[in-house]
Amino acid sequence: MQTDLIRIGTRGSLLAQAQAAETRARLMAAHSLPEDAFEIVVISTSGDRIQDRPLSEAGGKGLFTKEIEEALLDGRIDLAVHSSKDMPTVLPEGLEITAFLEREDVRDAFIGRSVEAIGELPEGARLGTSSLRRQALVLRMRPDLEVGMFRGNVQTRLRKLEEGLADGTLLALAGLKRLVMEHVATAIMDPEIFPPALGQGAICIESRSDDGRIRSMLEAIHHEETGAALTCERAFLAVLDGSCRTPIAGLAKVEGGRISFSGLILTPDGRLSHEIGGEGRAAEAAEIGADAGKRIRDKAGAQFFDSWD
Ligand SMILES: NCc1[nH]cc(CCC(=O)O)c1CC(=O)O
Repeated sequence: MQTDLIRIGTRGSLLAQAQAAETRARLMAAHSLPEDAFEIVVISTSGDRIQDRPLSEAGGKGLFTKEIEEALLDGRIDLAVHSSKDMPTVLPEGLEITAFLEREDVRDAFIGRSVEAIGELPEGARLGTSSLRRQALVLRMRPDLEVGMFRGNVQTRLRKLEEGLADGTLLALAGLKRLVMEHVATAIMDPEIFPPALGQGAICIESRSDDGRIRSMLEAIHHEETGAALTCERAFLAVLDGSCRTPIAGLAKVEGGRISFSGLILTPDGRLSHEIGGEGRAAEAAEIGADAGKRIRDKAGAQFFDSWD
């Protein structure tokens, strides 16, 4: 049978390309298709080009997805592979997240230049990260550390660390694993103390809402539990969004049709924080996440979100 070429859009980083290749491999296996039924189309995004300031200052999350979404809407690609963590909560009209692949390890990894763990860093040592969440969580543990901006893809950040621009950095273990580089991690952070970003470790696939052919292909590789967890996490984030300068962490766990969610917001200096929990049936993932978002927003009060603007 003749099939039309399926064009997969991705960013150009090695991690993004590994995620696109993984998606292609799953589609090949699920539908007995050869590799040449697919074309991987690399798209450069503003998030990849802007390297001189934190993304929270440059306009936030949509920076990694905008150009890819334009390509989807123009019909230059048929599906887009993203890190869920980088996906805005509101998608452009006509696009939707059609599938989530099974989630990888959700934890953060610490990579120390001359020590193994954050606790061993000397007083005043430099931790390189441009993630507000990692900054706040690190300062909560070690207020003496100096947190400095560290942009770029995984390879760039590891090179900066080697060059001595920082004494340690934090990266998602999922990304390191997908790059077969988990050996660079010198410690793995405990998610109870150092919760991940919402969406961390989960690949999502976006397509056009009116493209039934792609939707039915993607159904075969969608992972239910990951989908429920991410629906909950994204609903939580959607309530709190607006301020992409608020450090937010959280994780939904799905087991036996039940979800348990825990969320955390902090001030960037890590001194103040609020926690929230939520539980219920996996079928109510969105309600559980949104409800937890509203409760933590009420608990923190409006001034929590503008206290550092
Ligand atoms: N913003 C960059 C980004 N987006 C997703 C990942 C890691 C992979 C994942 O969480 O699925 C990373 C790099 C990092 O945080 O180390």
